[in-house]
Amino acid sequence: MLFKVEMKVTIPHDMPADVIADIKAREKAYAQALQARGKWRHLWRIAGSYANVSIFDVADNAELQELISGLPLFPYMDIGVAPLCRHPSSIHEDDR
Ligand SMILES: O=C(O)CC1=CCC(=O)O1
Repeated sequence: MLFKVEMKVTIPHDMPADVIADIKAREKAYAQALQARGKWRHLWRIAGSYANVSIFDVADNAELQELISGLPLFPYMDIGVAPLCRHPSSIHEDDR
């Protein structure tokens, strides 16, 4: 199942720089591992903001919840999720 996920990050102003750097490093490693597994198909920066739009490919809602809630930045994110299905005009046969 494909989901569009939008993540907007707001880090508290009083968080120490070394803590922020550690969270961001763990976030990057986590995101890249999920991309390598094919779970996180697309990851795009939304230009001009500390936010991304992503496409996840997961078995079900429960797996999406598990993966998203494991993000190190999860406590500092506003997240929006939309389920996707194949568009009848799409030429991409693997979009399902
Ligand atoms: O920078 C972001 O948009 C938050 C984020 C998600 C995966 C990652 O590496 O950073």
